[in-house]
Amino acid sequence: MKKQKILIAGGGSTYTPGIVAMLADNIDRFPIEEIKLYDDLAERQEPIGAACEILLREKNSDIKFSYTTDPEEAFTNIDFCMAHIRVGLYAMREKDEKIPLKYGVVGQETCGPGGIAYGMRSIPGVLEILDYMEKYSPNAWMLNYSNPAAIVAEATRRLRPNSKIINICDMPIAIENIFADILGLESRKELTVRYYGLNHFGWWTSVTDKSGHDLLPQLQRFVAKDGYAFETEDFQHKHPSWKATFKKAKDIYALDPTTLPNTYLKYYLYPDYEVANSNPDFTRANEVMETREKEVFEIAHKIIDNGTAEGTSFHAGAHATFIIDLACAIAFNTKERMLLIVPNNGAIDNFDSEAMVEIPCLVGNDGPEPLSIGSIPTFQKGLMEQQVAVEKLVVEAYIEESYQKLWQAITLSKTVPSASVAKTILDDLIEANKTFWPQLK
Ligand SMILES: NC(=O)c1ccc[n+]([C@@H]2O[C@H](COP(=O)([O-])OP(=O)(O)OC[C@H]3O[C@@H](n4cnc5c(N)ncnc54)[C@H](O)[C@@H]3O)[C@@H](O)[C@H]2O)c1
Ligand SMILES: O=P(O)(O)OC[C@H]1O[C@H](O[C@H]2[C@H](O)[C@@H](O)[C@@H](O)O[C@@H]2CO)[C@H](O)[C@@H](O)[C@@H]1O
Ligand SMILES: [Mn+2]
Repeated sequence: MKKQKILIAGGGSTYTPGIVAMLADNIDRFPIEEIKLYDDLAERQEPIGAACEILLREKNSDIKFSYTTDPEEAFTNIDFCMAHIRVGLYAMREKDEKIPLKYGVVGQETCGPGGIAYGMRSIPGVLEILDYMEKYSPNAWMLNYSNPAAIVAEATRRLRPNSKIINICDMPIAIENIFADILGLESRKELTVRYYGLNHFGWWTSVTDKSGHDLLPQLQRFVAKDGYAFETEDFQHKHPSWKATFKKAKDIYALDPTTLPNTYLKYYLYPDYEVANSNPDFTRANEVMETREKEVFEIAHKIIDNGTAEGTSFHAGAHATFIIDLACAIAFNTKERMLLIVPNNGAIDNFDSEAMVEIPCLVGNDGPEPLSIGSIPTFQKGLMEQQVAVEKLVVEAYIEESYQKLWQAITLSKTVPSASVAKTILDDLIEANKTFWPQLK
């Protein structure tokens, strides 16, 4: 098996050490020659890079490792770029969440006006790293987690239609891990699922075991009572906000008891509840800064101070496994069935061919081969048409530098009650994002 050369873009991300650790632990199935980190902010990346260097030396000294802020050094001679950048860092996420909440509207990282604001920042950031990759390693693949994945995916479909980029999300994976827990199975990999939707906006229509036994009814009985609130206490989902999210799946499910929902639908279906249960002075960005960000950087500094990673451990869960599975499928043509964000292109036959949808695909050397979904019901189709229009309008607004289209996008979001509220929020977001967004005309 050919040894792979990996670049992690957004080297200073809280998720980087988990992916590095997981890569080192998976060399039997995914052999590695080199791991590099790239970030545009040296001081953010420095402690993560220095800690990963020590960790990797102790785990597997054969893997070459470096970190840099120089694009040419980073992007030259790589097979995969695993990307997870956050343009504007948590400081801007906090504004994305708090500005809409000031006006009684959902304040969320990827949904509603906050997600739209983040999309306008992410588009140029992701295009920049994609262009670096194509310039310095034209045969490489970008596996992109950078959010908001729906808007980023639409932007790359429009602006870089021939690029080797696959946009991905780990939310369905995290929920399928809960399915496995509910069913008493060892792993979500014992399940075969059918799922369709947009990113952070989808439904499972089938969950079976490998012999084809229908497991959906058992899961539905659980979800009707408890949502996805299984007693998981993992790194991420121990926080109160995630626990509340998993419980709320019960109410999302009630709207369509024939399927199982993605948790993110709560922001569109119960926005009033979400706002009433949010603290406008302390949002998820604050919770993350006080927990995951603090913990990851404390571990990094401890490793550096001790000169060893012994006695420490970075969290490396489903997020890291999923991106490595995807790289494996492409590098070694495994044809693994995975949920990916891809052009619809007829897969959902009664839905816009040019929409980016999240559906099962078989993945091999040439990338994803989407599976056919057939027709979807009126409820889901109506919701998805509205949401995909929002995502397309954001990308058009970015391309045309259009105030009008961004106002339309925010107005059309199901999380926003009126055009006047949309305009007030937009004007605040423009002020907050003036160093990131194009100047809107
Ligand atoms: N798709 C998914 O399901 C999924 C899951 C988890 C995380 N994410 C996304 O992964 C990203 C990272 O999340 P995090 O919480 O670790 O954020 P973080 O702020 O800890 O890390 C992001 C890093 O990106 C760097 N960065 C920003 N702009 C850059 C650019 N133009 N070029 C290079 N580097 C740049 C920052 O300096 C920072 O070090 C976010 O976009 C988050 O939403 C997505
Ligand atoms: O609020 P955050 O920053 O903790 O998480 C927001 C992300 O939530 C989903 O992702 C993952 C998470 O990143 C991962 O660590 C895993 O363990 O669980 C989560 C799923 O619950 C979502 O898919 C991402 O798009 C968000 O950025
Ligand atoms: Mn996601």
